[in-house]
Amino acid sequence: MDDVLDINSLSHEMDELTSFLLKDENTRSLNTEKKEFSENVQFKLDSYMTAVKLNEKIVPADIIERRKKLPIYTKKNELMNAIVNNHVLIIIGETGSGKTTQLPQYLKEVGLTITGRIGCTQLRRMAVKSVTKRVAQEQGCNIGEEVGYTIRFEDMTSEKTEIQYMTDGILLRECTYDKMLSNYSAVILDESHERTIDTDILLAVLKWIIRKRNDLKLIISSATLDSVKFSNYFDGATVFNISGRMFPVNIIYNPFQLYDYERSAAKTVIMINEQKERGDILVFLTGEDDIETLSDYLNYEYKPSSLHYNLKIIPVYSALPWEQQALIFEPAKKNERKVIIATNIAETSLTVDGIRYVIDSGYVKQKVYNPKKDMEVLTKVRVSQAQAIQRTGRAGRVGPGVCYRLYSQSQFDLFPSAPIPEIKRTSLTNTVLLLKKIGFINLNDIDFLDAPPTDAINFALTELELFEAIDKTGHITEIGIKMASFPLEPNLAKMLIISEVLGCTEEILTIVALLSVSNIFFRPKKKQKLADKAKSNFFTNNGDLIMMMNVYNQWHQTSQDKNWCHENFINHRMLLEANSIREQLLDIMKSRKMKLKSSFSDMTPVLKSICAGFFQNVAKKKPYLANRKKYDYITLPSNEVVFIHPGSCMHKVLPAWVVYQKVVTTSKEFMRGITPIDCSWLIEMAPSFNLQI
Ligand SMILES: Nc1ncnc2c1ncn2[C@@H]1O[C@H](COP(=O)(O)OP(=O)(O)OP(=O)(O)O)[C@@H](O)[C@H]1O
Repeated sequence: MDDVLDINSLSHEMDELTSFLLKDENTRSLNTEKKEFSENVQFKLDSYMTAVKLNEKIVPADIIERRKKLPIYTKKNELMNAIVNNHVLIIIGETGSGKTTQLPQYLKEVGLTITGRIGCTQLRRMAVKSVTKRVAQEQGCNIGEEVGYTIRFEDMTSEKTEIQYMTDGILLRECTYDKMLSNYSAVILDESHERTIDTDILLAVLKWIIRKRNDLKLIISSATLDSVKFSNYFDGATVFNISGRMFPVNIIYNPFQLYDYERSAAKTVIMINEQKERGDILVFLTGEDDIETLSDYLNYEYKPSSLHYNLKIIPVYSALPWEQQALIFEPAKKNERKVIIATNIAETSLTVDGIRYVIDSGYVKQKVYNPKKDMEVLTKVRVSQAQAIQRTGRAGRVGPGVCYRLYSQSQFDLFPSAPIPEIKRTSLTNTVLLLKKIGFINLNDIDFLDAPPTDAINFALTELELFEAIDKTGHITEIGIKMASFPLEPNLAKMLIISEVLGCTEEILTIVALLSVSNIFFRPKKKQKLADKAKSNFFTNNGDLIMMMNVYNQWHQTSQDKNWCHENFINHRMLLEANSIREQLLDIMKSRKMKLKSSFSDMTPVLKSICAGFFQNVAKKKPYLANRKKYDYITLPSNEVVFIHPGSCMHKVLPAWVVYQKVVTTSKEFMRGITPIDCSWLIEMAPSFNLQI
């Protein structure tokens, strides 16, 4: 903390200066030493006054100085004028130029926090949290005071909050209960280039809002945006360019055709460690599998010599709990080099101190939805040029950097310029429910930047009708309104609502909370047999979801014992997270006057509620055929062949009818999260579901 202005030492130095000045004028000679002394105090005084002026709070002097060095600062006045004079502004500035951290603060200086909050959306929770931390430091406050954030199941804002960072999903949800976004005087949609479904829907909703609210400023910002397309969409909105970046980044392409990016990434990490000067490394891969494989290799197979740094490996992907993800911000020790191996979770808005080298595999996992099968599959695809530029931009933020692209320049030239908008490749059921809740009865009235496929919209409408969330005329029903009030996928919300009718909200609340976190079972590569054995102790004939509920209940009986989790290969952090989500859902239930009831040892109402949420994921066992020597299932009505996952507690039980949470494709199409049902429940729980049993 030695760069923080210390008021005590400052006032001591002031006293010394004063007594120095009071000495006999004639004897006072301004020799160099004294001059330096007085300049030093003057500098500290200036910094202190700037800090005081900024927020009447103490802001570290170096932070004030660093803000002034950002490329965006050179255009500050022009930018503030543009903000004042435009209703909608599109801002394009290189990665690291200062958009995410500075724009909300400039809007505040313009006076926009007098009439409301400044909301700034980010694509990922990690970016929201880390950017808020930085801006709170720059404003000299604690997180949750003048600068706060909101992500799903975590609200760190207060009455005092003027600048609020949040995920785009949170702002969209806010439109469902405040459709004019009346709390905000300005909204910044940051990183809009990635075209997540929530960003696209927000663009459409905000386009509609600003026609009715002259006082709301809308700013769209990114480093890599098709500015012409966005400007045309907003009726010729002004585009403001910010050139320059903090520090240079040298891009090095791989001249060879790349077949094995994992191997190539490993080689590049080792080459950097053995040949390049100090600096941490950020590697972009695609998901848990390749990240864990590379982590294992670098942890256990690679042995750096005493001449080189030890590697501190930090895997980062969304299934990991926040505490583990936050390790990326911890500095490496003197003899260490930090190697962060991440998915695109670390691609936008992040500044990680110490990162000097970025390695880009050129691949990303993308969700692809097939409305005919109602299945979402994660597929490995090439990144777009915009994403590659964002990845490169994680270097050069706190010092000069190098980006190793594991592909050739000519391959890069063939990458699509931007990702395919998510709205064109994802299930729309949740989105359509939110749009209905906001008040869009006819979806054709919505002016989308890129319209979603008609098939996907029709499928979403049919599914919502089956959930009884909308009626035949397309209007939202009471059930739909209730469903939209939970920050959950429609099927989980429906389960919760039905469980009240069936008298088992206690049980379903736990199941829904557990389904909202990642896998609660650990299966470390080196102890798979032990982990499978431990899991089998929890097996029940009532299926995987009830098994998870039993684990949660037993954990509570041990007073949430961490050791118990360790012994049983259970992820303690995930249970804690589920516990906190359960409490928040319970609050929403209470606010909606829903009753908490238990069915105790009777599991039928619980199974029926699960069926009410997952009826569209139903599969029937095919007759046993000796020559096939296996049992397979067939989904209805789509007639796809699927199998019970070997990790499921239904693997040997083989019920005649099941509903499943999802299908994952590895060697085969496996159902996961399986619950046995009685087929007559389908008619009871989803009467309009047209199934030829
Ligand atoms: N947590 C931090 N620690 C140190 N410096 C930071 C931190 N956050 C931001 N900075 C500095 O501020 C600069 C601007 O960051 P900011 O996120 O505002 O840029 P940006 O233009 O939004 O970049 P991007 O398009 O990559 O999101 C960074 O390059 C870095 O120098």
